[in-house]
Amino acid sequence: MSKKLTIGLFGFGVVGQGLHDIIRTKNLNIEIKKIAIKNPEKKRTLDASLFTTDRNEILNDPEINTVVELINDTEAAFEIVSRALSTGKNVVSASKKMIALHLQELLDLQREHGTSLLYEAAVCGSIPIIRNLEEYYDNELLHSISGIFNGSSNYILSKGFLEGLDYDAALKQAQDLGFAETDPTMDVGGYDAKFKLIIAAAHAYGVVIDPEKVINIGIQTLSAYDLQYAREKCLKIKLVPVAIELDDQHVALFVLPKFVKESEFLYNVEYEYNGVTVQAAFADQQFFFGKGAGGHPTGSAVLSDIAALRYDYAYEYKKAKLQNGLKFTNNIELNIYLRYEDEFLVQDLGFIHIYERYYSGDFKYVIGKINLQNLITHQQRISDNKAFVAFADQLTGVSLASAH
Ligand SMILES: NC(=O)C1=CN([C@@H]2O[C@H](COP(=O)(O)OP(=O)(O)OC[C@H]3O[C@@H](n4cnc5c(N)ncnc54)[C@H](OP(=O)(O)O)[C@@H]3O)[C@@H](O)[C@H]2O)C=CC1
Ligand SMILES: N[C@@H](CC=O)C(=O)O
Repeated sequence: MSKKLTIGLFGFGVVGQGLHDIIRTKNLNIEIKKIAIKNPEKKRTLDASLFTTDRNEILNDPEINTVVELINDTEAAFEIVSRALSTGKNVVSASKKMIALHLQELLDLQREHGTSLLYEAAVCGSIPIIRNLEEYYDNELLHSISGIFNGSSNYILSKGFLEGLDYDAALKQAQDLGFAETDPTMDVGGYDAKFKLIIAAAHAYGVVIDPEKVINIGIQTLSAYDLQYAREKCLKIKLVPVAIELDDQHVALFVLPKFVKESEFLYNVEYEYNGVTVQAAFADQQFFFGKGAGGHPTGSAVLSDIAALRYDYAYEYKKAKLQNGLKFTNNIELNIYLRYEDEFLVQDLGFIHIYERYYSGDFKYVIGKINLQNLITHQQRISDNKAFVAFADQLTGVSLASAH
């Protein structure tokens, strides 16, 4: 028998309203008792008595057994979620940045207080990847997980590549449609994709990684030259987070734009859609596809987590419990494309091998093998120079550096 959930909802923006729309159409044993928001002056579509700006009205209410946290303030989200978990309330959250930044603390709180935190909506919106990594791939060796994890940046890339819309206009549309983060640098800079990757890696590999240690290079410096290069080679450019197991001791994570071939699943993932490619030892390659942003798609994932709480579902963090000895490393080699102006940048990046070099007027690029650590060291310079970097290979070409 499923238990009745009495919910305190934090946030009534894109996702909060999306969730409410969905719940309204269902006859579930669920009651939203109170909704906490920030701005009491905003016009709401529901009765004013349902709203509060005082979080304690929810957190101190013994009748509320479930907190659903859908706000756009990372610090406040962590305070709310940790207080709820510590006081016997189960939580559903979509705040990927908050979860990625505080993952170990959130794991400890759940263990200490016997409460459950579910966050399917935080990773790739409507795609049920976390529960699949946790349950379905429980006993599988996963060589890699990669994909398109950010709807806004993919929307901008699709609008540019397929429709010729300029970057700023496409970003404005992604914001108006409710896809983008409050600070859109999170989307276009690859931070949002990185936070999602870190959460996914905890379930796929049992590793909890500090986001500061993982490189993220975004699409802000993409130019017409890079698009021209992609078109000439029949490729598309996508922002792709990668988690890859290199041997039985090492796992690497990175977020880079990637040249994608027509034969890859990600080639046809457009606009706000996301895609996750799982490369498993026995199941081989599998692909998940669905909307990664927007109120209703994300709300549907939140509702699935709420429904799971009616049966007391909690992540077991099965791979973390295995203590498989996997360690995170940036000491890997991979092939990149670098469009640049400054010759010294190429020199200082210390390419191990250059396969291709091109100069024509203002357009200069190299394709070659590099140690990821060198890319990290020079990341700020790459950005200051408005150079563009993309992963220019398949995952099978990524390897541990010879001396690690
Ligand atoms: N938009 C999307 O497609 C997706 C978003 N997410 C994540 O879901 C979360 C919510 O996103 P989204 O709905 O787009 O954001 P919005 O900006 O649309 O809404 C944010 C809501 O949070 C409320 N809020 C902010 N701070 C507080 C606070 N301290 N206490 C109570 N309420 C507060 C705001 O109140 P007020 O209404 O008064 O301003 C608003 O209702 C974010 O973490 C986001 O990263 C995850 C997947 C997809
Ligand atoms: N800003 C995010 C929203 C969903 O996570 C995105 O664009 O994917």
